[in-house]
Amino acid sequence: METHVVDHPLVAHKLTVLRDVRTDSPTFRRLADELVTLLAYEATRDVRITDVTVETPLATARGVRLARPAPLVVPILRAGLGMLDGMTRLLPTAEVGFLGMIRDEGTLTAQTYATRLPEDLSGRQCYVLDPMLATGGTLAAAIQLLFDRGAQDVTALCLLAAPEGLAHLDKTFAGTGKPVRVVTAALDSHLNEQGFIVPGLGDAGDRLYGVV
Ligand SMILES: O=P(O)(O)OC[C@H]1O[C@H](OP(=O)(O)OP(=O)(O)O)[C@H](O)[C@@H]1O
Ligand SMILES: O=c1cc[nH]c(=O)[nH]1
Ligand SMILES: [Mg+2]
Repeated sequence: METHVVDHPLVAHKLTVLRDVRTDSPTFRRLADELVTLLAYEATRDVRITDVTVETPLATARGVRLARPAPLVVPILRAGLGMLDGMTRLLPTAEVGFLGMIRDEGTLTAQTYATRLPEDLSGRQCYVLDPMLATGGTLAAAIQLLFDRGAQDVTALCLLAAPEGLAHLDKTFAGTGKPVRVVTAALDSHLNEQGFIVPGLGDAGDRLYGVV
């Protein structure tokens, strides 16, 4: 498994405001949207392309277009929805599938309550959106679902990652021959006893959409 921590002053600045407990929900949403566009730039470095030619007003130029089938973007509800617009702004031809998953706050295990994905993902590049990679249980289950349907490779975009979550993904997918990449704005220190990322930013879903 490959991890890429995006090292850029704009990312660091936006993330700092996002972490701040005083940041209100409208600002949090705007910053999450802006951050994912910056992460997406890095995450799509290996997106498949095909060579094309195009007529400029002067001559024929060689260029590229995104290859078919289009990539599939999968936000994990709820909090991943806050990253969808920023991602599709950069990848407008991508298709979008949805996974509803919730972590049981007692056992810290992930449960899937909604699945809306193409049945056949053979050869598809998939981009999973979830702001928080904590124990990694949610992301591991989501990635497994995509591989079970034939996905070629999976790149996860996370605003924050914990070492425990990265280790869990590494253990789960090592030796499967299926490429998994994580692109994140920061690698934080550790998880607390409740499984929250420290220093983190709290509950991303609640900060985006309110406590339910
Ligand atoms: O790595 P893990 O330990 O599995 O935890 C991370 C998951 O927890 C959060 O979702 P949550 O269950 O709070 O659902 P929500 O998005 O509806 O708030 C977060 O958005 C991830 O999906
Ligand atoms: O720190 C964390 C851990 C899981 N889910 C969150 O929203 N935040
Ligand atoms: Mg939540």
